[in-house]
Amino acid sequence: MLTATDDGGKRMSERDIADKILGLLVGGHDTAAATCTFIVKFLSEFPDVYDRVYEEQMEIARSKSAGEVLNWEDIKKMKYSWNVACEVLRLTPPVQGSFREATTDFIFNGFSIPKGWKLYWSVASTHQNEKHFPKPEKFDPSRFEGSGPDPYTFVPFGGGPKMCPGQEYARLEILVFVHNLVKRFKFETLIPDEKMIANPVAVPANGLPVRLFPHKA
Ligand code: HEM
Repeated sequence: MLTATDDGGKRMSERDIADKILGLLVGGHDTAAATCTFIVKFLSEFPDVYDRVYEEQMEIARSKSAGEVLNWEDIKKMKYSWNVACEVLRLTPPVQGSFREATTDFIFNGFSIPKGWKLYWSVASTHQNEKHFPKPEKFDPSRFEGSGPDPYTFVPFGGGPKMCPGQEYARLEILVFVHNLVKRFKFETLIPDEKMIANPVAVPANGLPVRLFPHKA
């Protein structure tokens, strides 16, 4: 960023660079961290889901020799664990939505939207659409089996040309986290119905303290 220039040879200002680094830190770190936190919460609340994730991860763990790290083939086998992560992202999306500018006049649901208007698209309410997610309040990772939800109904990473460029990296870090956590521990949350706050992504107010139960060797 220090050396990059635009087409006219102009460098970015320090303020611009600071803005982009902050965006990357919040966008790249807090989002995935919040997802991992909520995975812990849901897995402790749904022991049957935890057991299936555990089985999937242990099958992969057992196929590795001592000290061998995960590879891309292992990540591709974590299908159920990713369905669980997607259902967590559906119910507790870290990014609540974003803005778009109408590039042309159009009519949506009977509302006339003039060119140039700023529009807010909401992740959370899109994920609560009963037509696409029956009983939307229910935690049900099986929604993501087979071909999964229809296009643009599940949008934790946004959609279209401005979609999150870190999506695949996020999948990698979330699944590596799940693998290393569940193969060592079962866990339970310590504060029932812990309050959620926006910081700016949604997180448990007390940091989701948990009790860890190491698996017997
Ligand atoms: C669970 C994790 C993540 C979630 C839920 C998430 C979600 C999002 C969403 C909703 C957007 C806006 C997309 C749009 O406007 O259509 C976005 C943009 C972005 N994300 Fe992520 N993100 C995650 C992880 C990451 C990671 C790990 C990185 C980088 C390492 C990253 C970098 C970015 C950047 C740079 C943008 C702006 C893209 C642009 O404006 O062209 N994100 N993300």
